[in-house]
Amino acid sequence: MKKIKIKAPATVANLVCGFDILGLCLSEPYDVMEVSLLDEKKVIIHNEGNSSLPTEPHLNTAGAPLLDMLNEIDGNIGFDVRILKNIKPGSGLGSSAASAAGAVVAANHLLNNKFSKPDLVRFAMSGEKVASGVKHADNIAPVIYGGTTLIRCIFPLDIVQIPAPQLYITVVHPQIEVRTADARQILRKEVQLKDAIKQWGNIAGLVAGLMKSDYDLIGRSLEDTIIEPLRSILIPEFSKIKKQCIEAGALGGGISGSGPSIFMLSKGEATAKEVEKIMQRIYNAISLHHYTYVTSINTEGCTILSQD
Ligand SMILES: Nc1ncnc2c1ncn2[C@@H]1O[C@H](COP(=O)(O)OP(=O)(O)OP(=O)(O)O)[C@@H](O)[C@H]1O
Ligand SMILES: N[C@@H](CCO)C(=O)O
Repeated sequence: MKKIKIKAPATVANLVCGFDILGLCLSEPYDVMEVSLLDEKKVIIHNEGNSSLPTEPHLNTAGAPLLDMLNEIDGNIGFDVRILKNIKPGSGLGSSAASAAGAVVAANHLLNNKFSKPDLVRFAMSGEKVASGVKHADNIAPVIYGGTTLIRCIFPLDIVQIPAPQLYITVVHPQIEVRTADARQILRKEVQLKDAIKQWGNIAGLVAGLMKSDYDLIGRSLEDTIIEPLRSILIPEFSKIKKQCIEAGALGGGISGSGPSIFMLSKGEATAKEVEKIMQRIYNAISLHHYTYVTSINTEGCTILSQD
């Protein structure tokens, strides 16, 4: 095989209470990436659909992980990467991670699966370092493993797949850009013990709720007393959207990744669509351009579209 085309999906990181440790893979939106083998040790990046992204491999979140991968391979091979970007950078939907994880998954197929999934996460985290200055795997792991993932530790890597019941995810992406690097800058470095205790309870409750298909417990645990109060001020109408969506029957939700997208989880599709209408109504009322998605959990992560 010389060439492969894949879907690299969007993700929701943090899942409200699990800052940097929980993530969920979405069925939509997704980028399309085509990766071809070269007979020279180099990486070439072509951006299709978003010309503002860097083409220098070490500055592109797809390129940096592939350069790391090439450092661990003998011989004269390299990769030519075409990225058709549908997930807007700075959206909070894991745009940087889709490119980073998609690139290494595709390249690994071309190498007959030489590397393990934890190896791929390790390479792909270099992409997140390029995007936000920090290695974190909460968007990367769900793209590589699919479904819902817990990053118990990144050094050394310890990734746990969390089984989850069927859930519908409604996402609204207001057309403002929040760079993860900036959204991390505003966080406090210290956390009060009483807030940490509350957060630990919610993380454990959310994981238990997902594993037991206990929808009420999932809803009660979607609470964040540490990050959300600081970041939500960057997102227009955040509290109004959250309150009205929960009143309409959503289990709960909050900021997707570092924002500005907001996500809500619902048990049924009808509720998820009602939630979408509420999001649209609130942003239309202030004339804020936005995109919405009603989607589901993608249990496969990256999928192959074609290969030859
Ligand atoms: N292939 C790429 N795809 C997306 N962003 C890239 C890529 N290469 C470099 N970048 C840079 O990464 C930054 C976007 O990443 P950032 O983490 O801020 O947004 P995000 O991935 O949409 O958000 P989040 O991680 O909260 O979901 C931008 O500065 C962008 O130029
Ligand atoms: N956990 C990361 C996800 C965004 O990349 C954050 O919230 O900063």
